[in-house]
Amino acid sequence: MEQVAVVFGAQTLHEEGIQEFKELVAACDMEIVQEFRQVLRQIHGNTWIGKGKCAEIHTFLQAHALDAVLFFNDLSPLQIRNLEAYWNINVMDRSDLILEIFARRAKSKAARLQIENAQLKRQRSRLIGSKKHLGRQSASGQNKGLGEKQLELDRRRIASRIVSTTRELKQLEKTRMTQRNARLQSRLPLVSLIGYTNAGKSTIMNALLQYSNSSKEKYVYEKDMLFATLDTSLRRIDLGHQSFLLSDTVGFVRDLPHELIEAFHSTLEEACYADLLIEVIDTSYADYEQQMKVTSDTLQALHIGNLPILHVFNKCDQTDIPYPSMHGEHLFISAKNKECIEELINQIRLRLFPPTTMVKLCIPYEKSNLYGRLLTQAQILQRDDFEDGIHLEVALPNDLLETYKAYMH
Ligand SMILES: Nc1nc2c(ncn2[C@@H]2O[C@H](COP(=O)(O)OP(=O)(O)OP(=O)(O)O)[C@@H](O)[C@H]2O)c(=O)[nH]1
Ligand SMILES: [Mg+2]
Repeated sequence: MEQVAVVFGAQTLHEEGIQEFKELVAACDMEIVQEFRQVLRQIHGNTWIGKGKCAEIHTFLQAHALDAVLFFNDLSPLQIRNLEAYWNINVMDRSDLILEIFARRAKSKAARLQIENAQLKRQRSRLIGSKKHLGRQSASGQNKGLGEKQLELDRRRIASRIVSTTRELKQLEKTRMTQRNARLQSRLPLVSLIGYTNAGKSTIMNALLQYSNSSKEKYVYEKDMLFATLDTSLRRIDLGHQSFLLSDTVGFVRDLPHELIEAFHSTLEEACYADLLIEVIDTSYADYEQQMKVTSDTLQALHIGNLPILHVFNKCDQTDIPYPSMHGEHLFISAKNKECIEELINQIRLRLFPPTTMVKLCIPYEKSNLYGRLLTQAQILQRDDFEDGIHLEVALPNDLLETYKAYMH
């Protein structure tokens, strides 16, 4: 496990933000050996923190062999270069840390390429203006700079790898489009789980899978850790004669690196095609309203603004709020409670499936085009062919009852 020091330097330091940063460090499998804090009256252009604090950290680093120094905030390429030159150690900022979590843990080919592409673009921006050497080594141990020649080689390597990862991602995008079209043709409605990281999205997906008696292999990974989910999973949920698709994806966090939003755009964009978004909120978290703001800002950045959305306030078992309960478009639940999952299913049903009535129809053979139309409009539960026509048992949307009245028997 890598040993690191963390630096919290800002004009105001909130304990909750600090705690979240420590959880990000833990999610990256790093151990915090020492913390430095400085409330800044002003940001120092060259080093972010003040001279005295830089010297204090320098002294500490000389006495302890650490792998990196992590900054709570984002830094400019110049600040990173200056600090690394002074301390002679890797310096990572908040965006580096988030990218590193993703780089270490993403599994699908698309996610790995998206991350690599984002990291390369970041490395490229660090090289711009760098005169001497790359000077920075990623925590995974690559890219040790060796001088001017090395810098030029690094520039070329990064540029060509950006081109090839972008090309591969375009190819994957095409495959995804084909899959998306096939899904659209299947006419199954799509529900997307979204929300802040660790809110309980994957737990809810598993509870819905359990409710629909899916096999355990279909379950997704859930864990009390930031960014437990880094890939998108799509599952079919069967509810008697009605079914829908459910997607679980990467959670959001405040100040998500813009390279990452850009890189994950196509993955997260899947949510644009949803018939319903379920925003999961960790109600037990004191500042959950701030997390909801981050979610809505991220949706805006992804241009997903106007889809129907059901707000699911999860983890009510950790609060005084009664559950399950519904207030407007806000559903209060605990993903660990069966009654809550039934209520969630009810709410999804109401939004996805128009009310239907069970009817028996007899469609004469000369009207077989009507049968074709019914296939797309209603759920056919039984078909028997008799002499006078096709006998059907159908869950017919109520607004079509009048149209098929003449064929009921
Ligand atoms: N007490 C309580 N814990 C819950 C509830 N729902 C989820 N959890 C826990 O919260 C933690 C995070 O759950 P996940 O389902 O992995 O959260 P997620 O939103 O998928 O998180 P990411 O994939 O990291 O974005 C796990 O330890 C769950 O067991 C709940 O209703 N009550
Ligand atoms: Mg998850």
